[in-house]
Amino acid sequence: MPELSYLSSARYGKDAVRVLRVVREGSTHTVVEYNVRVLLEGDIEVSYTEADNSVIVATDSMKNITYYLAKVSPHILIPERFAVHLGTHIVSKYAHIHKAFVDIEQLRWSRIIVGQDGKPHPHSFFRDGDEKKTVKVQIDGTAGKDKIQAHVSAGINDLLVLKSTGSSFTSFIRDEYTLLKEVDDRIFSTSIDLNYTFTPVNISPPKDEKKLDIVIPASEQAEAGGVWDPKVLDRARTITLEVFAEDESASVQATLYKMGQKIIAENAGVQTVSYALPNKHYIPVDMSYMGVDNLTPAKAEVFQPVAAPSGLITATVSRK
Ligand SMILES: O=c1[nH]c(=O)c2[nH]c(=O)[nH]c2[nH]1
Repeated sequence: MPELSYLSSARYGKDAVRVLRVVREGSTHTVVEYNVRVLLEGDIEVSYTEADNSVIVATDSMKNITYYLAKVSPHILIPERFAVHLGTHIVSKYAHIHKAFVDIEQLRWSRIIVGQDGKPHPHSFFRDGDEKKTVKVQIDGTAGKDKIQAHVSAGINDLLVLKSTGSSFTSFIRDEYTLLKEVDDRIFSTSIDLNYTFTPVNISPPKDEKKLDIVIPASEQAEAGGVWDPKVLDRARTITLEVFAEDESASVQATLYKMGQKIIAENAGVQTVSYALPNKHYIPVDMSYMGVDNLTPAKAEVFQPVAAPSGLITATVSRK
């Protein structure tokens, strides 16, 4: 019987590897908590097509490598670098593995502020909201293990914001399907997902297997707004929040575009900026049957949050 099918793609690995790392500097501790996903591609077809497990790096081993590097990597506190280190370590160690896809979600642990003078506590933290920092790294060793490239992107998920005015929505298409009234004043709330990408960078794996590190050229490390600048996320977050707060929003679309433009303008290495912004609707409650005006925009004070359906506005803004 002729073969009717073939394996057209294959990628496997470990998902949801949860790790908390404590870094001690005397009595001052720093903690990071990550959810890590590691997926691999390479010459692994026979594990699917021939039941040949000899090419499989067990996903359990991937978990163990993640924990081992969480212990020894000098990059553990910066998730972009840790992801690059983890992916590069695996791709350079296993000859038949050509690509690693490392995704990290960083949960928020902020220092508890104590005392009358408001001092950050040296070893106590609180979960500072649902927002996560996200990092996606693709380590590509297909051109050779001494020519490894890292494709790095990072951003934010689940940053929930709301403004009670400074947002309108008018002049959209009106036809037989249109129920929505034009409004020159409305609540604007969204849960921000942001992802920005950098141009790929070259990574040298360690020459000495035991010296567990990757070599990042010093010139690249120093580039402001570049892939190794740990301040890019802070700037992208601040820009996102400031534009959201200060823009006289004509629509979610128009505000999104301004956010993306500003991140590109202020971060030299950022090539593309993508947002996914659900429009979380808040509907003024109709009290007219009680003779109470809660519908005129200036009089609207009581709103019903509507979980679903929501709008979903997405776009990518790219450097020319
Ligand atoms: O900012 C908005 N963009 C839309 O595309 C849209 N559609 C809608 O019903 N309300 C809104 N608001």
